[in-house]
Amino acid sequence: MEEHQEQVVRRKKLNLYRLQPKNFEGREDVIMFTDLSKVYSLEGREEKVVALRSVSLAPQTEFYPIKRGEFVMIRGPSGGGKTTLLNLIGTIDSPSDGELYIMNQRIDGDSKDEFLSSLRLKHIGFVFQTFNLLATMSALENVELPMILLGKHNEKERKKRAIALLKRVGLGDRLDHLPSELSGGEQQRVAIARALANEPDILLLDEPTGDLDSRATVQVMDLILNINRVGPRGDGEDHATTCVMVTHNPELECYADRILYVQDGVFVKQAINEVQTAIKEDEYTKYLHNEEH
Ligand SMILES: Nc1ncnc2c1ncn2[C@@H]1O[C@H](COP(=O)(O)OP(=O)(O)OP(=O)(O)O)[C@@H](O)[C@H]1O
Repeated sequence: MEEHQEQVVRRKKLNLYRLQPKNFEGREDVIMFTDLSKVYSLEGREEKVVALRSVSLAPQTEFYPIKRGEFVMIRGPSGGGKTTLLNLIGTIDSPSDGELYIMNQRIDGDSKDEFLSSLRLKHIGFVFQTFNLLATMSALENVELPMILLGKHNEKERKKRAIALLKRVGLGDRLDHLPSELSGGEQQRVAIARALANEPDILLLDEPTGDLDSRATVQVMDLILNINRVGPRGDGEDHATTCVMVTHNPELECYADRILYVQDGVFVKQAINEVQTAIKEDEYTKYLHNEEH
């Protein structure tokens, strides 16, 4: 079946609801790169792995830069280079070649660690499949941590902001719980609140629903969608958070504005959704039970 047709069938089955179209006109580019490559050397061996081969998201080309407030998904087969690309955008790994602009700041293989860690702390939030919360800290303390690292707020202000964020993700009654005292979906929502602690411009998500059941998947996706559209505090389009998410789950493509397909280290195609749509929780659970995948 043609991909477009597949999407239409999926949309009907899932009873998706459509959101208001976005207008990206006049919005600035927040992520852009040219000829980005990543080659991994293997410990004690001469052979190398080429994970990304000169990929670009550049103005006036088919694969254009990521705009403020855009929700981009990265999809493609295992080993294709998705996580490598996300890690380069997040500056937690450095490119072997090429250059990258995050919020207009230039990054290449020679960028200094100090500059990169400050850029991350101010502009980028990360969410991983495995939550990565600190086990001995409460939900509240986990969310406060990035604020302590940034050093912008005093203790009272940090607490106030962390409580507001945990309320925002629906966990106002779980502040003192340790990660082990929370469900998977709740832990992921704490991880999202933590990623938002310093109000980043960009939220990077690597398989955020990979370890969640269908109910928690829809809840977490709805939360991410809301942050993408109206920002960490939920106060409007002006604070829309740019999201870049890696996923294996084709059903979640409807949440994105654009989907980039990465295979063998290159972009093989992209799809653009005219409007973002969301999945209804009950319909999704029913769909997964009734369909063979
Ligand atoms: N630290 C590393 N050292 C050596 N090779 C690596 C390293 N990390 C990734 N690779 C290789 O780079 C290629 C791309 O890996 P990457 O994790 O980006 O793929 P992916 O598309 O995210 O895959 P998956 O969907 O399975 O998570 C793979 O061939 C992988 O084996």
